[in-house]
Amino acid sequence: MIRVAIAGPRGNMGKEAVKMVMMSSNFDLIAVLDSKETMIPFSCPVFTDLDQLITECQPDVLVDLTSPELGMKHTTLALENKVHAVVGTTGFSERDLEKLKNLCEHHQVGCIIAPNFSIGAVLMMKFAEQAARYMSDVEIIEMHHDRKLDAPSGTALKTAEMIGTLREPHQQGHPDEKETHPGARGASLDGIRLHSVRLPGLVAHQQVLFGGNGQLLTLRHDSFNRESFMPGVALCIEEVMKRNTFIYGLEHLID
Ligand SMILES: NC(=O)C1=CN([C@@H]2O[C@H](COP(=O)(O)OP(=O)(O)OC[C@H]3O[C@@H](n4cnc5c(N)ncnc54)[C@H](OP(=O)(O)O)[C@@H]3O)[C@@H](O)[C@H]2O)C=CC1
Ligand SMILES: O=C(O)C1=N[C@H](C(=O)O)C[C@H](O)C1
Repeated sequence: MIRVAIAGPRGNMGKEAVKMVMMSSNFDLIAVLDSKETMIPFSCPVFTDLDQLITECQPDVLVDLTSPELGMKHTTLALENKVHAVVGTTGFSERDLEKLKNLCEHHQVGCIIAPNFSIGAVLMMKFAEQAARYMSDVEIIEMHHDRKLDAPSGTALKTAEMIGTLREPHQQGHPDEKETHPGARGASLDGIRLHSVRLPGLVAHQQVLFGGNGQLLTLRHDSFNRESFMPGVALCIEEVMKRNTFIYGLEHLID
């Protein structure tokens, strides 16, 4: 049994993760970390202090599903205490990722950062990476619920990074184009345009558009609920236990 602690148990993702871990015969939910001492609809110790949780409960793995600043704080503390970390929280900077990688190496402990836990989204990213070899003009439209804190999404950034490994950086659109309304052309990552839509009713959706002469290739993935992420969370908990390295992206765990 892997001893699992979850940070953010009342959140959209945290709720599903608690359910998944409690239902699993491989995992033992030993504690949760919350922002305040609230009533939770399941029997499990609730902590508001991660130091105390680690000392008293000694988890094997901390799963973080909170917010960018907290996720960084929790994951740093977990790794410093040699607790493996699975991080679904998005919004980390390149500097944050580098720092976590160094902590893994220094403390010889595993950490998996998964910008998207759903298999379909990971396949979309891998297909996009392949398509970029042949079609190098690409724009990403990500669409999420309006409670999301970070933009662009972790998935969109990871997709752009993966495409970037096979696409020469270049400016897209007209060389003289001007935004009469700032932001109209979205963010730019080496010329790849990223557009973030936030609307009530949405969960997590992304389109990757490749344009060529007389043609358009659209790769699209939709998560209609948070259950779609849970097989990925379970895989990461199992895999992180076998490692003492830093992994950024679920694509490194599937063939
Ligand atoms: N990798 C993936 O596949 C996915 C990643 N995500 C990411 O996961 C993160 C969480 O998303 P989501 O569940 O929608 O967000 P929510 O806002 O629904 O949940 C975040 C939870 O964290 C809690 N929290 C706040 N402070 C603390 C604290 N100090 N300790 C512990 N918990 C705390 C919040 O509590 P309170 O309400 O009291 O503030 C809230 O319940 C985001 O970064 C999101 O981008 C989301 C979906 C999939
Ligand atoms: O906040 C969300 O909801 C999601 N966040 C992740 C991201 O930023 O890509 C994963 C998924 O898109 C849902």
